[in-house]
Amino acid sequence: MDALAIEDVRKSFGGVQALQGITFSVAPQEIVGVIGPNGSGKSTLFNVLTGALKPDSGRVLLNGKDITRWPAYRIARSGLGRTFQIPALFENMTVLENLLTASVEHNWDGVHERASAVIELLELQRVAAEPARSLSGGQQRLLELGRVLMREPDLVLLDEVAAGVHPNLRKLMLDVIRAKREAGTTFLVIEHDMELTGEICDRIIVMDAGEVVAKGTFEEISSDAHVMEAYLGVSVE
Ligand SMILES: Nc1ncnc2c1ncn2[C@@H]1O[C@H](COP(=O)(O)OP(=O)(O)OP(=O)(O)O)[C@@H](O)[C@H]1O
Repeated sequence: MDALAIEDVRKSFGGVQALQGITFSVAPQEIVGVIGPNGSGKSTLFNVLTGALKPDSGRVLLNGKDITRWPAYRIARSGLGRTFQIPALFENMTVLENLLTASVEHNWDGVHERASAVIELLELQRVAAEPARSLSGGQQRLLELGRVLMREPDLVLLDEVAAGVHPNLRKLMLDVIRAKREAGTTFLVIEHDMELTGEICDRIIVMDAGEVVAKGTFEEISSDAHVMEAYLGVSVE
């Protein structure tokens, strides 16, 4: 059974057709990248998957369950987590408190042990008692990922999670994503950084103007001159 199946999902904003019939699926423990130019519909797709937006038509299945019209909190409780382009942290709370509060409405059993494990995994021990606002941009992104991991989701949506992150932290972040995948988590990743996409994604979905215009491995996508030039503005030799 697919971890995620998206079936002919459509969403318009007035005259703008942000999603024009998106169909693809993600297998358990896959890492799938979603790339495409600004305005191609990536964020709208994520918002439909999390329940922040209702699609006009089409279906979304999470582990085989139709979650299409469920409220966002119910979808989150069913095992879908996401990070945001701009980390959504409690800036005046400590790193530890940010992790603990992520478990509100989830599961308080063993919450301190889980927080300790996440702090260790993300190498945030030295700043655990510091307010989130004092962290570097990269550490804030790690903490945002940590808040998602506290809820032990089956499927994680990552929105440009490594943008502007220092290379050392970026490597740590990719290692954590790979380790979580090995442990059973599935990832859908919006990414502008093609290098990162190539490093961690098993498959890539290319979107343009609300449609899926190509699918394949990084090698297949990056050898498709039409995709690279027309949709990513990258000139292929
Ligand atoms: N709430 C909204 N109201 C009206 N139009 C919207 C709304 N949200 C998105 N759109 C439009 O839908 C289209 C898709 O936008 P979306 O933000 O999903 O693209 P994107 O691929 O995530 O872009 P970016 O890479 O810049 O984040 C765009 O034309 C955008 O202007």
